[in-house]
Amino acid sequence: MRIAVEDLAVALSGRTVVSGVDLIAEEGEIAGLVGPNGSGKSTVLRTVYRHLAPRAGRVLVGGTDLRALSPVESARRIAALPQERGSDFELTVREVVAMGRTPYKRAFAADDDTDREVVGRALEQVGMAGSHRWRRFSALSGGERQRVLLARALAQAPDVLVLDEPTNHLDVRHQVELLTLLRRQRRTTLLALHDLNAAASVCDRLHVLHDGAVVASGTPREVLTADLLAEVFGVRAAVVRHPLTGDPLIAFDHRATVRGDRDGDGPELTGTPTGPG
Ligand SMILES: Nc1ncnc2c1ncn2[C@@H]1O[C@H](COP(=O)(O)OP(=O)(O)OP(=O)(O)O)[C@@H](O)[C@H]1O
Repeated sequence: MRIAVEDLAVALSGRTVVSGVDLIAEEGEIAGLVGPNGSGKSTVLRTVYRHLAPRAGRVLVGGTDLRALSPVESARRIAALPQERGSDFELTVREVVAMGRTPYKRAFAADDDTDREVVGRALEQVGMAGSHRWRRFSALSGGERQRVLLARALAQAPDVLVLDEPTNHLDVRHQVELLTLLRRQRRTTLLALHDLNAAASVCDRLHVLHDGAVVASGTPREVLTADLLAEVFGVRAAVVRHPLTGDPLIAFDHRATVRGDRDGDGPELTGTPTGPG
């Protein structure tokens, strides 16, 4: 199911933090939101999963305005992995994942065969099946919690997945496994990522946010240029071809940052940039 955000503006504590935001994820696509800290990624995603209401604009899921859907209908269409990952559930791993089935059940109804099968599959997909399922959620590590909450979102069997920094806290192998799992799902997915190289590998489309506005949209190859990285993120980088996958690979210069082109004679380097060797 396609998801589209149209001319979105959101205010927090009376301040407009994003405005004029247009973005899409076509059916089955993975669309990434990237941008510096505070650029508005979480605010956009929270509006898409209905934790915030827009000041202006709208979110369309499969052509329907989110506001026209009941909470149960939108929970069947959209599942989220939010950035705030509570640790206060005094529930087992399995019980947390089973919460994903709520939109399909009547109040207090017991799990049926479908629920058990879907929950079991979701636990397996994130590597938390077997004896892990009986562990207390509150006693898990940050990365384990994250995988359990992703399983809860998968158990919700949504048309659209919305994930805020899903690879946060994960070691590199679990990052790769999670991103591979997302690709295999072929489900419309909107996610915020700080790791631009991961975004370049996994996303079909990228939207770049800067100061609450979308400043670039397109394929990773179109969007992730050295100029954009300097202007938006203030870093010096070369974008090369990944030797194993052919994806764009950003080689950052970790010794220098770039300050904007204020005087019009090119961006200014700070730090101690040096050449190779
Ligand atoms: N409750 C709030 N009241 C006022 N301003 C807020 C509130 N929450 C966030 N903001 C501000 O809104 C802006 C966008 O924040 P948001 O969390 O959406 O950015 P982000 O791109 O997800 O950042 P990060 O990469 O650091 O997670 C920031 O300037 C932030 O300080």
